[in-house]
Amino acid sequence: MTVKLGIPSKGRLMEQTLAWFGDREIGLSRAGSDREYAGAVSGIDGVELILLSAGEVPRELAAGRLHLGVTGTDLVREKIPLWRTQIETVAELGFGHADLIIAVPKFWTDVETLDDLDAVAARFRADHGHRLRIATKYHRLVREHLQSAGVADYLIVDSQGATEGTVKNLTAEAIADITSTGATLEANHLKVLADGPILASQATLFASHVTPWSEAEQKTLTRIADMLGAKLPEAFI
Ligand SMILES: Nc1ncnc2c1ncn2[C@@H]1O[C@H](COP(=O)(O)OP(=O)(O)OP(=O)(O)O)[C@@H](O)[C@H]1O
Ligand SMILES: O=P(O)(O)OC[C@H]1O[C@H](OP(=O)(O)OP(=O)(O)O)[C@H](O)[C@@H]1O
Repeated sequence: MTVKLGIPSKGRLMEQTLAWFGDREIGLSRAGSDREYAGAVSGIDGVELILLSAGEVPRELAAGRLHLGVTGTDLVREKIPLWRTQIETVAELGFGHADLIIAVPKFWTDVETLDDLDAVAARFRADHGHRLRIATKYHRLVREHLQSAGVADYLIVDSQGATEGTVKNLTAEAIADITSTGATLEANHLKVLADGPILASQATLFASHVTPWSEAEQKTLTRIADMLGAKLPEAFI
């Protein structure tokens, strides 16, 4: 049986993943055209490459349909509740760095921290007849973070893209999203709360231990870890 390795099928994350494995003598490439999501592997036997959405990698690992997968830590933490029971970190890849943050309009001069947001949220409901809305696709991580900070008077509004635009479009008062350069926040006149990020994410190689690996697959994994200079997670030793 082959080891199924899933990597993002487009964008910077895919390009950097291909380059990262290439630098470690594992050649990953698309098998055909840009639109074909099958991959080719050289430099190691027994590995099958699958190109898929970064957002789907966590689910496929948790279902045991992928043995290995590259995606952002943010997506694994958001999509797999008890991720450590199903998935192990093999290597952090050192790119795709981004922080999950909460941001509010710059003109909210009385809001710099979560405590300030909490105070405004309580007043907001009385003043506007509805709860303060936070647009995000990171529902679980944001809820957990706000709960631990004691912020309760808010509503999550789902936003799967262009999240920073929701404030201007009046569908939310605040947002929670990934930022790296800060340019998108700046362009949308938003400022990050000062308490620090909810999560610091980067591209990571994960291994699934949901279904047992065959002996041949284990051997391939050991070889991969050697080539990548990665330490095998406990569950695989
Ligand atoms: N501006 C950014 N800088 C660095 N990393 C980012 C940035 N935006 C998103 N990422 C990271 O890239 C990964 C993929 O993000 P996202 O799900 O938005 O990708 P996508 O290309 O929209 O994927 P999909 O194929 O699911 O639509 C996430 O782990 C995220 O943290
Ligand atoms: O801090 P910055 O460097 O400006 O990057 C942040 C932006 O990058 C991501 O969006 P992406 O370009 O993936 O598009 P999306 O809005 O569809 O998620 C993220 O959702 C932010 O909008």
